[in-house]
Amino acid sequence: MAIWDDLPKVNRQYPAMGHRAADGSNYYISNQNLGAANTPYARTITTSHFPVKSELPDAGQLFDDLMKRPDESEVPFDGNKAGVNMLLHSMASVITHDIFKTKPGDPTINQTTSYLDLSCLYGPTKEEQSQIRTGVDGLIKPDVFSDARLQFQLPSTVYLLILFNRNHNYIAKQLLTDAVNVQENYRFTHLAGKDSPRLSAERTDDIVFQTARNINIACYTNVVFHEYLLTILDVDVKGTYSLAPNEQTPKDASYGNVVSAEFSFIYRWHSGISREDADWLKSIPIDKYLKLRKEFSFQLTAVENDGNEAAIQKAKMEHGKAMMGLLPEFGLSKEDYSLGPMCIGYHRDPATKVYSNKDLLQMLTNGMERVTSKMGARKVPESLREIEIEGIESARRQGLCTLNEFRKHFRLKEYNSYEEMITGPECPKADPVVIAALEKHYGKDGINRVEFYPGIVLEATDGEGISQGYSIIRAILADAINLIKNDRFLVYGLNPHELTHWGYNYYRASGDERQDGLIFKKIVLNCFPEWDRPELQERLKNPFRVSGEIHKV
Ligand code: HEM
Ligand SMILES: [Ca+2]
Repeated sequence: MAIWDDLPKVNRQYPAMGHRAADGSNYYISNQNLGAANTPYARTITTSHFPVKSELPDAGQLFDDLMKRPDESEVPFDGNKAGVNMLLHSMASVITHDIFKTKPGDPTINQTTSYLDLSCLYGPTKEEQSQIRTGVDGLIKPDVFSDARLQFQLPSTVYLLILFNRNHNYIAKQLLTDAVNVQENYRFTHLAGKDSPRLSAERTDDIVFQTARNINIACYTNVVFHEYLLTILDVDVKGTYSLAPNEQTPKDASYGNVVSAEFSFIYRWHSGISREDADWLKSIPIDKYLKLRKEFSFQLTAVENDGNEAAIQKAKMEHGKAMMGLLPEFGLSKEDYSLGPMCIGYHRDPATKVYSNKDLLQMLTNGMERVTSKMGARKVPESLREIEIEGIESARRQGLCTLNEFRKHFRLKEYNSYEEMITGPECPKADPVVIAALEKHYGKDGINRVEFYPGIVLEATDGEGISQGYSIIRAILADAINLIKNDRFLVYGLNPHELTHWGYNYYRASGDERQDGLIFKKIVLNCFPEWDRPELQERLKNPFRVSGEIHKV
């Protein structure tokens, strides 16, 4: 053991930098911009295949022939065999909106942080973060979340954001209790002032906010690396196996992270949308929302480039007006808009501005009891046509690789034929309709021309756990590991100093709790104590599968 190796080449822990910057700019000390919001996506794979536009299939036709879920009269709905539910997909949606926010006018730019830091809840810039804070005792505004895109997602996704909002405020209140204050030598308080100098109210607000945020993110990542990933992999969540950062996590690799463009496609799981949610999508004009959002982004970019503040304000006002005009088509009103971030199908109480716990339970239950669709070719609800066309074209604009180039990078066997690509454990026989469509769009022997996107969505699924194509599963795991090992707050920051003794115990479901059903249940029942009934206690031990399937694992 060489004494030369005792100290790391670049110091990576600084007590003065124990809190995450809002925009993710202080993770890697030697390059502070790495992974910050509003910086370019990385690209993982270089392609040697760059066809001219006229050689590429029309994106709309690709969608119609290969991605669109047929009507049930033609092909009956086929649910996920392991009973994976929409709450898991909602969690995936929170994760993806935490790390990807592609700028509509320029898909090379990521408007959010490349770290699992709940930036969709807290806001990816200092200004956006200040909008959700109350400025008092580290609390955030009740039931508020930062990322406007999530208002147009599933109610179970909104539920998860509100859960982590309430968890933040629960934690912040705990940090100011006498018991925690005594244990922490009054490091947060301006109230008692015992042995330490009195802190200003502003300082207390900030230090409680930042510490509560660290603990809340630790809870969230614990759900991600435990219940969520284990359900995806079809491992029993009640076991002790976990990918969560722990003593064994490599300690020498936290150089910061930049998510790559490819991964924003890996995670477009629109084909898994349940039968009930696909029906629901038919009742809302999601394509009109996308159009407005795109137009606004183009306008804003143009006026921001001119630096004309009056024009910027005008563009924002006009966008607000246009959105307001669209709300009735989503069953929402001006009043809903004025009360806080919206959720389609639900309304805040005008007096308290929060959602009722009854409604929140409904949002959660719907997520838990709706089984996801089998994935693979021809599974995306037609309502998302425009969104998928935009996706295919955006992948092309960024020069992303082919499906086989992607597989080669991840040391997976390259496909020799379309048959091989769409046959697997869950799909033993290649669907001739899909083969014909692939031949139509990419040519008779065109397997090496199949684009990475939509290629990954069309692959045969493996029939286990979430049951995705193997390329997707392989890449999700690589991504999860990357998100842990390149985040110094996860590798070094989950300790009783950064999180407090109380927070350190709270974020971990340890010992019996780990055996018994874990951090998700613990958070939900802390935030919604009136739900602490035997049947829900039992149900929450396995939150990411529908009830009927829980005991089969
Ligand atoms: C009914 C449910 C859903 C709706 C209505 C929906 C709608 C949309 C829309 C409108 C976009 C375009 C993004 C934009 O605003 O610029 C989008 C993109 C995306 N969606 Fe979905 N989606 C749904 C479910 C999901 C789920 C379950 C996932 C799971 C992981 C997901 C992952 C993504 C990703 C990764 C993107 C690209 C985001 C980016 O690059 O910024 N979506 N979706
Ligand atoms: Ca983030």
